[in-house]
Amino acid sequence: MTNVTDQDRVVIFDTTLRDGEQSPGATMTHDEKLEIAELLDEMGVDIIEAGFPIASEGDFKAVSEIAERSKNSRICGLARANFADIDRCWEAVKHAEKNRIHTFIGTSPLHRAIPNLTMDEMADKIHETVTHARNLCENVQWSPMDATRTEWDYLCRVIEIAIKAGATTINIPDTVGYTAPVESADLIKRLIETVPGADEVVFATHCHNDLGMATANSLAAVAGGARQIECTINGLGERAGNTALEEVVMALRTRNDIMPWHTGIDTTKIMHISRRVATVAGFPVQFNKAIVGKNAFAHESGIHQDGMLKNRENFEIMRPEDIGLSGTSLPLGKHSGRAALRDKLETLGFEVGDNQLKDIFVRFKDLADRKKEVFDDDLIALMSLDDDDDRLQLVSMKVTCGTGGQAESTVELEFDGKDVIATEHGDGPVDATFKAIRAIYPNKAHLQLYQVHAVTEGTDAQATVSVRLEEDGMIATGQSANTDTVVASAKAYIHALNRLIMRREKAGPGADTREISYKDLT
Ligand SMILES: CC(=O)SCCNC(=O)CCNC(=O)[C@H](O)C(C)(C)COP(=O)(O)OP(=O)(O)OC[C@H]1O[C@@H](n2cnc3c(N)ncnc32)[C@H](O)[C@@H]1OP(=O)(O)O
Ligand SMILES: CC(C)C(=O)C(=O)O
Repeated sequence: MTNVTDQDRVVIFDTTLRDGEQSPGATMTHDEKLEIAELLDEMGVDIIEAGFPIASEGDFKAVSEIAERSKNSRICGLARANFADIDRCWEAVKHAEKNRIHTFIGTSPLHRAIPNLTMDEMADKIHETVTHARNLCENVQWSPMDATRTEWDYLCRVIEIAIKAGATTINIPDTVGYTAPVESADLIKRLIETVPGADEVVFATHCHNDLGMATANSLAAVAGGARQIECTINGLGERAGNTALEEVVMALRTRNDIMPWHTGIDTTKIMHISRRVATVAGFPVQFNKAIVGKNAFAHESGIHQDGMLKNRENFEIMRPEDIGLSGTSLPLGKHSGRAALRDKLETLGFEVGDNQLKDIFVRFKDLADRKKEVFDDDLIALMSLDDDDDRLQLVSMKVTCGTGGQAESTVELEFDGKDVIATEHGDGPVDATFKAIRAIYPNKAHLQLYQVHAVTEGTDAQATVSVRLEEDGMIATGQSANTDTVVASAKAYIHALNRLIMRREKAGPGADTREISYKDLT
């Protein structure tokens, strides 16, 4: 038995390293299993099912080492209903201060046909193997695999045999994710009421998610009297997975008013372990996964963001800090509104008045229409583009480039309110564009630096381009950000030219005396 006696305490049995690892492709290395076991132990998991020791030499070693290192958790191994499996399991888990042998056999009509045993033959096997396990270890869990498709009378009969043979925990697996909440609660309740000796053992629930009901079925089983939930981090596991640890734990915590049971899990460690399991198993967590999905504490739409800024509880039933996140995220995108934009700009250090906000909001929406998400760096880039007073403005541009020939760029600029167009060719689209700008605004400024930097992620990233020009000892730097690198380059170049113009003007009246021959250029 676990040392938990509190009637409202639900024991968390984590099987990420056994059932979770059974997901095709989720195999973990020895060191990764050790790392995850350590994290589970630190998080307060009561029982860690560390593996299936007879399955391979590697699994045996991993379970043995996890057993040796475990500090608080009870370490359990899985074994089929035969002496060899059980002995091997004991050899591995015996190193732990607290250990458990978990032995199982499929009891439904379909599963009884696998080893081709009659009901009586199987009953005898259960008696022998549980007795054997109990002779080795004082803590034995027995599972009638596919319990939810096992005949009621037979299920009661074999559970009674297992209890009499010394099992301390009876686990009721919904092996193929077939049950539903009402049935799950009712099954456990009736078993506890019916099977002789049921009050001497802990009943456990082990659900799979084939119909998306694993969490609901597990919680219903607890309502029916189960006091151990078997689960995995991120719901990793066979087919559609097992019950997700983070979901049952946070559901019990959040709705303790209607589910008055508690666990010993330090929930602030959830996010870290979720990320580690996703990484080592190579199973990314879906964005909208409950509790640990990227979007679980993120709000993009303006009405929600406004509501969140007024009172977090408007749209959040849990605090992100409770699962180890630093806070809610209000990602900015095309659905965001002014409230979130102002809030984000303020956290980035920009104080904006109402009129300025109105203007920035237009540019922000324009950018958001072109990008999935507007990142902090995008906003910083946007804020540094306050270029209304510039004498040179980009009106439009068109670039043709590719293999087999020079790039061609047609640039239309507005200079002191007049539109001018030039087309130039060059060694690549940027060279052609800079030549076209120089054709419109002749200058002998020397290009000292041209630098492109992708400030955000993905193929729709904003490129920030920096251009440094030097003319007659005067240096001016221009910057621009755009999802199109050539447009960003043109704007950065124009930005630098505008600064040169401004400097010259500041240097003295009539300093910029160049003339533009509009006709020649259009
Ligand atoms: C629902 C669950 O998650 S159950 C756990 C499932 N997990 C795994 O299977 C992962 C680890 N498994 C393995 O590494 C291998 O299957 C091993 C080492 C256990 C067995 O390998 P093999 O000896 O080659 O057998 P194989 O996998 O082909 O077939 C399983 C055998 O176990 C028997 N068996 C299955 N479950 C049980 C059980 N609970 N008790 C006794 N025997 C069982 C089957 O009848 C079959 O026996 P047979 O070979 O006499 O027909
Ligand atoms: C071994 C048992 C508990 C199991 O994993 C299942 O039935 O899903």
